Amino acid sequence: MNLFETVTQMGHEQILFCHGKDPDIKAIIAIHDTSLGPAMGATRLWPYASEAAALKDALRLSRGMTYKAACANIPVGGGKAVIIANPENKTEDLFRAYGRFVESLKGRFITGQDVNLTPEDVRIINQETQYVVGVEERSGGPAPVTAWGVFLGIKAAVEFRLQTQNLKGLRVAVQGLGNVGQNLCQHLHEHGAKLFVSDISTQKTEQVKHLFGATVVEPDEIYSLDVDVFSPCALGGILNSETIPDIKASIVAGCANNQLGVEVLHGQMLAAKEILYCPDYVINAGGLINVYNEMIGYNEQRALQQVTNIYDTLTEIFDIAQKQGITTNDASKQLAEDRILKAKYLKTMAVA
Ligand SMILES: NC(=O)C1=CN([C@@H]2O[C@H](COP(=O)(O)OP(=O)(O)OC[C@H]3O[C@@H](n4cnc5c(N)ncnc54)[C@H](O)[C@@H]3O)[C@@H](O)[C@H]2O)C=CC1
Ligand SMILES: O=C(O)C(=O)Cc1c[nH]c2ccccc12
Repeated sequence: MNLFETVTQMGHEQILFCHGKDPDIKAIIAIHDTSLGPAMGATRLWPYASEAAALKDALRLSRGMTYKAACANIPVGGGKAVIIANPENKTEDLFRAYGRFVESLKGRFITGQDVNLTPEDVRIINQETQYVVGVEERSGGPAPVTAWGVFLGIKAAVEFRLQTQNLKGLRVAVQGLGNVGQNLCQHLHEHGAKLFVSDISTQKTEQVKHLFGATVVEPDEIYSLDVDVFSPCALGGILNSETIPDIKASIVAGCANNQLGVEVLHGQMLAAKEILYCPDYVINAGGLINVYNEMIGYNEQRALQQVTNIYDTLTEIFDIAQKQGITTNDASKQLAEDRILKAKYLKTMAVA
């Protein structure tokens, strides 16, 4: 990868490579854009197969955060960090060292809990840096709010694509029953949807089968089910040339970040099959909305209103895509970039 060319093309401001011997730490903090405010993005820990894969993840996820904030009308920028490690090798020293790197950015980057980090891990990071949010979980943590936003997004997509407001009998396949996936299943179940679920943890699938009467399928069976909605709530990159030909759902709407394997190619493949794709960073903004509100002083009503806006924003994106004959992914990118340009312009006007 030609690093400077890539980051220039993607628009990143700064990449911090965090490394050290004692403790052994390899982490990448990617700051995409701070023109609207500090870069926000939770930290994930993953045993990446290569350093290039880790960098790619950090670059794409951080740009996604910028777009996420813009589409949600939250005045912050986008960033994301990845720690390259095996979850079995997590130590207090590792998180403390990582926390010191975050502190060194003096608030340009504000982080919290993502994949493979526990609230306890984040509390350790917080001992070395104040630039952490979502630790005290005054609002019950971001996952329930994210799930509510995804539920509203599914409603918007169902209304647009299937022309009904009634979710009764809607068949939904949920991939991944983690913090978000389980909360989403609860809302869908309460609204009469029929659930098909997969997770690599049988304990989780058994729980959801018992609680919400879900039909459990093997992880590789989840793509090809005869359902209305496919909801990816586990991993990124799952919409690709292998899976898309199998998808029978007419709507893809889930919380996972970076769902499209190759953004343009796989966005177009979905559109060609007339599958309505809800851009991941639009539909999963509930978590960011929640932590942002915690940061500025939690106001439940305001947070809920901002999450409710996900419904309207998605409907606007579906309309733009249909009218202009472009993919929903391109429509959301356009919306995000327009808003960022406008906000930057207003900022320069205010300074002048
Ligand atoms: N928690 C939040 O507020 C937000 C989460 N996200 C994204 O949503 C996704 C899920 O988040 P959480 O629920 O918090 O994570 P989590 O770690 O609680 O849940 C992920 C679940 O996926 C399962 N899984 C892993 N591989 C799988 C496979 N091959 N097939 C089926 N299931 C598999 C895991 O066993 C786990 O139960 C992540 O990609 C995260 O980045 C995005 C925005 C906000
Ligand atoms: O939507 C994402 O991918 C996020 O990283 C949201 C999020 C969850 N917890 C946080 C803590 C600090 C900054 C962002 C988040």
